[in-house]
Amino acid sequence: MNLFGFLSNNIAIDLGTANTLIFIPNKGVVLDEPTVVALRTTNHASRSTVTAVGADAKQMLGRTPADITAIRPLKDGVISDFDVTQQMLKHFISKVKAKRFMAQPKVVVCVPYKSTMIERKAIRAAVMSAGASRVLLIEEPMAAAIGAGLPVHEASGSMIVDIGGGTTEIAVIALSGCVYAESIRIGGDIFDDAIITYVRRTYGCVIGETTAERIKQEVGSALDNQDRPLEVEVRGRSMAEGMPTTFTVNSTDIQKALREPLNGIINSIKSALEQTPPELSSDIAERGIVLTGGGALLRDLDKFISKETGLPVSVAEDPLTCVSRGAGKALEFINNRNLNMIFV
Ligand SMILES: Nc1ncnc2c1ncn2[C@@H]1O[C@H](COP(=O)(O)OP(=O)(O)OP(=O)(O)O)[C@@H](O)[C@H]1O
Repeated sequence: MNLFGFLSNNIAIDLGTANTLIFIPNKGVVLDEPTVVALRTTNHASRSTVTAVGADAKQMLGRTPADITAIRPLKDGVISDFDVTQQMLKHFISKVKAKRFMAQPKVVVCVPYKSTMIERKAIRAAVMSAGASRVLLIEEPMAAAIGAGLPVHEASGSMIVDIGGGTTEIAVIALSGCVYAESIRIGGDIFDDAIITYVRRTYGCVIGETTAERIKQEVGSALDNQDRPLEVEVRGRSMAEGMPTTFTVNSTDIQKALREPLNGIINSIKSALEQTPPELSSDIAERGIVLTGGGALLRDLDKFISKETGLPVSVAEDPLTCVSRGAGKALEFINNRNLNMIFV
């Protein structure tokens, strides 16, 4: 234990589509906020100013008056609005620094496996301008695997499936590198969209993103549990009358709604297994697949993937913080020439 941990000048950031987490060695996750920013448009031309960030801004999604817009500046794991992301990061980093004695920190940031050089440059620039002294990037599946406690530096193969808000990253890791990795644009957001569409078609009601996410978390399931279906009461707008209405949604319907995006994830896992070198395949068959990311919390997802692949599947401990904890652990490797090849 580093006695001077409270003076640590290194931080790790998991800049996710849905949530941004900051991890400090010996402190753990010190910030966990939705990746949402609320902007107020001023009368002067098209200038807008940030009015709320994180949890305060998320509460405003779908509820803002005309002059305020709550936006999510990352789409599919990559920055879609650079200026807003930069302001959000500045806000989060200063919030963390204000509570501690910290100068300009060294920062490890997670990037999606498939992000382009331009996108990586944009993330690096956003973090530098937010007050970092040095920025190192680590690919999300690698951070997830480290966070899940997998032996990433060993010769044996491990398979990680990180299901986030915007993307699912599937990777086979061995000897500090990704032997195979794929990132698909299916994640929790697509699950929510599928629920919105299903509820509109089946119940004739319009619901918003926040309600869809609540339905997914409360009664969503990857397997149909007809013996003990779950129900949740939600509010929406009836399409026939155009009036607010309250209705009950059940888990059997939500499982049907999620079938298509879940099949997309299964197909990508199967394709990863097909393309994995045989020696590593046998390691994976023995050790199984490890799930991380908030999507891993979907009820029975591990059982569903196990049923479809015939392999053992487990959910990592605290899957929502796995990537940030892994990136935090990676801070220990910065000055180790044998281990710092995990940075990209
Ligand atoms: N209990 C739950 N059941 C199902 N989904 C959940 C649950 N809890 C959280 N989620 C979903 O997890 C997603 C967020 O996960 P996470 O924070 O790992 O994503 P992210 O890192 O922000 O995204 P990305 O990796 O794509 O950039 C959201 O879509 C959220 O709705």
